[in-house]
Amino acid sequence: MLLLNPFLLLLIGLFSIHLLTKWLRKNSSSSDKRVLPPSPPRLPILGNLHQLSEFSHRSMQSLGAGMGPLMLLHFGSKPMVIVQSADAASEIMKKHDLAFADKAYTRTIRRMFYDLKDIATAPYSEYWRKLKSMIILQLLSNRRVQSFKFIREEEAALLMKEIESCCACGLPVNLTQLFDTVTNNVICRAAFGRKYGVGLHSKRFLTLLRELLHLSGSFCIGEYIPWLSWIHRVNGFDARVDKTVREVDEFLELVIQDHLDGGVESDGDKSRQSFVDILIDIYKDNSPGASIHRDNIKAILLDTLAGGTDTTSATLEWAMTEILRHPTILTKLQNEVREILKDRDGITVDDLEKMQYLQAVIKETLRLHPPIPISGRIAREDVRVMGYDIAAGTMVIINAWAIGRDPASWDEPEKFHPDRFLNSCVDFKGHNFELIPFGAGRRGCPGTGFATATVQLVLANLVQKFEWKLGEGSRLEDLDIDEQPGMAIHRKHPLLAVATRI
Ligand code: HEM
Repeated sequence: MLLLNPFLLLLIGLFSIHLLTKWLRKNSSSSDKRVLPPSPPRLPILGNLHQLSEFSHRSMQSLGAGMGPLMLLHFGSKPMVIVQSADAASEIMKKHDLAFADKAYTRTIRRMFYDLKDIATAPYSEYWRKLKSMIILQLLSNRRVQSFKFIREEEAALLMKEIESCCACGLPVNLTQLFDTVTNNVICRAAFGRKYGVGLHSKRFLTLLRELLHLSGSFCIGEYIPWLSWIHRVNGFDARVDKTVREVDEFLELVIQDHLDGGVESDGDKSRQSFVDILIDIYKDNSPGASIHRDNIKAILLDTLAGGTDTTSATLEWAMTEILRHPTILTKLQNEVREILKDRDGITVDDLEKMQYLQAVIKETLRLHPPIPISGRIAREDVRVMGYDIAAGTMVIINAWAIGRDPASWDEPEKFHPDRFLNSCVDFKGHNFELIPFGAGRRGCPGTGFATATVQLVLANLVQKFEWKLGEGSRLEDLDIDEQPGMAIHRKHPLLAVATRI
């Protein structure tokens, strides 16, 4: 009877597996001459999973203290090499970029993104190279980003109107919500040629997008301890993923059909074509090597929505949080923007280029709050990095968050101090590995220009047109910087502030 006690059975099971793993490790190490990165002690079965919180970027940073540039963790049975210094990131994303050109993905991501047919998860291959050059040259080229200027301007103007109406009622502005709307509208208009932010159809779309991002960023124990995968069937997670995958697909089908049927008006100006129109043109073009299929179009559209909305709104949210927490920085930024614009309404690309302090505020925001704090690659072959051996198939996690706060690269790393970027050529374009919020190398983000154009314009407008303070009775020290886990890291609590029109 005692042996049927499930707890006792589990203990015996764990103990036997522990002995077996020890034995296997002992036997294999005698013939294995590989030099592995240092590793904190781990438990049988769980590995180091119990040491990771829902904010794995933070846990990895503290686990890695004193371990050097690379650390080896075990997520269940899976070895993971964690990269937490600029030098190590440069080795992975520059020197050995090709060897680490495969992306890490989870079972959920695979199901969400059309079985890895999108750009962000497709393995390095001829197919991926074709898609990547298409997104860089056709969808997100500098020229194309400039051609969407009218969308950014119209949406920024609507945002300012919304804030003005809050000013008139003396109500605090929910900046989190407004940033969600503006970034979603900009991406939807660029991607689909129309907004999906108002009306019933659109509400469903926004809810769907949120669910997709939430599920994609959720931790699933079955990923790392496969025999526990049943938990996701029992707790309803798998069913939620199935439902979301189905509904997202129905929505994207509708969008494509709308365009094929000519339901979305275009002014005939090719330079203003939406992503879906460009992709449909390629889809209709049957020339060998050019054609893409319907699932590819849907996967690419999903990449731009999932990769472009949440990340951009998180950047705006963290930038305004830090500006509000540092009134002298707000004043300095207002002075710069107002000095350059005087009372003019339209903000040109030239104006934005002159706003050196604005650029510095954005860099400093992305250094301290990279919306995607960690990203994963997979070794495609055995590689030696900084004296350590990384076996083919090992997942490598680059902790951009920890790298942005590494005292070896930054003075007073925890301090929000945009001035550090004035008279400095450090940028986030993937050449300076101490600042990699958009990644770097072959798998670096193709949306950097698109995202920064929106962030710059919205921030410049916000500080030019309004005075900002916290709500009645709130003190600066009450404005927390707690994070909310997800695919992109947002504030835990919505950002509320009071605006006054100047
Ligand atoms: C502030 C906004 C954004 C941030 C912080 C961001 C960050 C990132 C990061 C960290 C990666 C992985 C890079 C790597 O592994 O080296 C990535 C990849 C990607 N991003 Fe972004 N992103 C942003 C905006 C956008 C936008 C606006 C789009 C498209 C409209 C976009 C599309 C993509 C795509 C398609 C990839 C996959 C690239 C590949 O695997 O080759 N991103 N992004």
